[in-house]
Amino acid sequence: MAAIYQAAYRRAALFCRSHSTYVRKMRYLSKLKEDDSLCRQAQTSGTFYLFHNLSPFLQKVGKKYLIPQLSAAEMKRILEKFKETEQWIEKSVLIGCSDERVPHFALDLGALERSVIEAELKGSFTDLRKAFFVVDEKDSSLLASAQALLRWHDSHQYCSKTGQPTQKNVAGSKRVCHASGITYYPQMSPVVIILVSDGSRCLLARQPSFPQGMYTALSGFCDVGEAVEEAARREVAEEVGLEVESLWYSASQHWPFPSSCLMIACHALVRAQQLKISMNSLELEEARWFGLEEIMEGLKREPKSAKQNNGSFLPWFPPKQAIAHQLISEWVKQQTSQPAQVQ
Ligand SMILES: NC(=O)c1ccc[n+]([C@@H]2O[C@H](COP(=O)([O-])OP(=O)(O)OC[C@H]3O[C@@H](n4cnc5c(N)ncnc54)[C@H](O)[C@@H]3O)[C@@H](O)[C@H]2O)c1
Ligand SMILES: [Mg+2]
Repeated sequence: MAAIYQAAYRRAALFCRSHSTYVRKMRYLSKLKEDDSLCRQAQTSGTFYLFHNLSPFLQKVGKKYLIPQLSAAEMKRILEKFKETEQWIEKSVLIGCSDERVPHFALDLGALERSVIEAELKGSFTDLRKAFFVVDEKDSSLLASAQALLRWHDSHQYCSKTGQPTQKNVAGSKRVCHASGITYYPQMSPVVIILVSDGSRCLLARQPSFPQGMYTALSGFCDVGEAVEEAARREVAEEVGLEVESLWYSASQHWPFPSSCLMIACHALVRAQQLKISMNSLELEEARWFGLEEIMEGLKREPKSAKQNNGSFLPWFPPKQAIAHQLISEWVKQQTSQPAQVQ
């Protein structure tokens, strides 16, 4: 028997030595998603991020907004205050773990009195549209994915085939309808976002719902069955009537507004012969070309300082948390690093 344990110990030690922290974390998380009893046990030593009707809990410390993590013991104390049982913990969803493999969960306490929790924990549940932009950048993506997962569970409580209740696994990585045997997995909608350039200018647009003065790159949901390249070409054609000549991928981002999108960001070059924009006014309010100087000015401008004395607005662009910002910054870099053309 001892020999079996020694062999297992040696295997575990070898595993630990031969894998990076990242690999060990990912393997651990994947195990928690598959093994309900392991995950239930992890809930007793994990930390919890709180939400209330999908608004994350924030604490303001000086000028900074922090997202506190509650220990399992603190969670227990809060729930006891409401005379709620620890069964509540089972409603939580796994959202990651630390390098030391302390698991992190998110839990929505929407059914409990908001003001009581806020007073008890000295903070406030803040709409994600504000929270996302005031917390540290690494925390904003954590909040976005936690909210997306909680939102998905909230809206998938019944099987769309049988109408019967679905049950979540402990980690919250899926829901099952036991009547039909169907397993549902959390979903994101793929969206292409394209920064169109003619080589020396780039094209930005406004939708009527945007804050005044804000322009961003073109975007659109992928149709079913469409490749990213096809979706990008179609959206540019639909929204501004231009044909994409070449397209290259930049990066991607999970975007929580209005609900879980996977933003796939690309740069596109359009044919120099046909630069006349024919805007689709059902979707856009304005679409126009911007030169390098105007883009550089706009990147420096704060939304608050965009309003002019005559009531009009100078252009400003999405903040760095949005992948549109990255596309625009990359375009500037590309323009400024190009060697000057010999006349
Ligand atoms: N992070 C960023 O930098 C950034 C920048 C621009 C847009 N976005 C996001 O991209 C998304 C799509 O942009 P858009 O408005 O230009 O899309 P769009 O041009 O496809 O137009 C939206 C319309 O598409 C239809 N639609 C088709 N599939 C849909 C689906 N799965 N979900 C919702 N509507 C669907 C609806 O009729 C909707 O009104 C928005 O959620 C927006 O917040 C993010
Ligand atoms: Mg669009």
